[in-house]
This record gives sequence, structure tokens and C-alpha cells, in this order.
Amino acid sequence: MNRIAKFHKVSFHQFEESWKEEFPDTLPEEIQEIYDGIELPRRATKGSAGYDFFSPVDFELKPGETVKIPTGIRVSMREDWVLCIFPRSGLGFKYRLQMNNTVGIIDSDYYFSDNEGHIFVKLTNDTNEERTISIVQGSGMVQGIFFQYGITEDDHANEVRNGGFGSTTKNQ
Ligand SMILES: O=c1ccn([C@H]2C[C@H](O)[C@@H](COP(=O)(O)OP(=O)(O)OP(=O)(O)O)O2)c(=O)[nH]1
Repeated sequence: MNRIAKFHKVSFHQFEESWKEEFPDTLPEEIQEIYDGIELPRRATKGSAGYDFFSPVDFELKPGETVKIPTGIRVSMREDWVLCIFPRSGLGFKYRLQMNNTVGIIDSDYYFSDNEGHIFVKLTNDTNEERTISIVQGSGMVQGIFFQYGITEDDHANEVRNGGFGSTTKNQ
């Protein structure tokens, strides 16, 4: 098995800043409590490919609702690997819980961004049965799988990433 990565928590400062941006009404002591309760992603069994990312809080999504969650997690990994974040099958099968970007691509150089490589997940309840989804704190909401990737023979990319979501496409 290739051991090529390590999960870490982002600093409390980074978590607090991101959390306040998404949920401005959260009290400072609550943010500390949420941060302290965050666990690193884990595989459920020896043969599981996916590292479950656990929800930092209880939350509910009514039909059509969307939430962007700062996970409190960053990942260091070898340069030729990528972490892909996918929905969990159970939540997809039962509720049509979707990731807004369908798959989250976490690049190895994201770790070195000013935001510490803080991983976010954006989820939408896309139910067609009018079901509300309840996720409890500490339960798996999405799963991440590491893949090794190749590059083309004539690839000379040398830009340096800082941030995510369009950070490398400012001039396009
Ligand atoms: O669900 C996601 C997807 C991405 N990211 C972070 C990690 C990734 O390395 C960075 C950039 O993502 P991506 O390369 O998919 O975004 P982009 O829109 O192509 O932007 P960029 O120009 O920054 O590559 O954002 C997340 O935290 N969650």
C-alpha cells in the first residue's frame, strides 16, 4: 500500500476565520468547541478506499438547500498524488445528497496556500422525494480517495498555487 499523505487539522485561527464567514452567528466559544471536536478523516475498514470526512456539527438540509462546510482539515501529500472527494453512497442513494462540484479535487500544492489548504465541501440536498437530510456531528458526510496521476511529457507548468476555487484562473 502506498503511504503518501497525512491529514492535519488547520489552525484554530484559520478555522475560526472560515467558519465565521459561512456561519457568522456562531459564538466564539462554540467555534472553539466545534474545532476541538473535529477528527481527522478515517477509513472505516481495512479494505475501504475512502477516508470518511466527519461533519463538524449537526446540520439539516431541506429539499433544495445548500451548505458550504469548512472541514477544519488539510492534507499534505506527495506531489504526484491528488485527493478526490466524493459523496458517500448511502447518503446519495437515500437522499440524493450531492456535492456541488460533483467531485472535489484537492491538489497537493493547496496545502501551502495562505488558507493552510483548508478543505471545504459544498453540499446540496437534491432530493426528488421531498426528504430533509439530517447529518449529526461526527458522522461521515463525504469520502476522500487518493490517486496517483501522470503529466504529459512536454508539461512545464511552474505557477505556484495560492488558494482554491479559481485561484489559478484570475486572468482568464
Ligand atoms: O471541493 C473542493 C474542491 C477544491 N477545494 C480546494 C482544493 C483545491 O486544490 C483547490 C482548487 O480546486 P480546483 O483546482 O478544483 O479549482 P479550480 O476552480 O480549478 O481552481 P484553481 O484555479 O484554484 O485550480 O480548492 C476544496 O477545498 N474543496
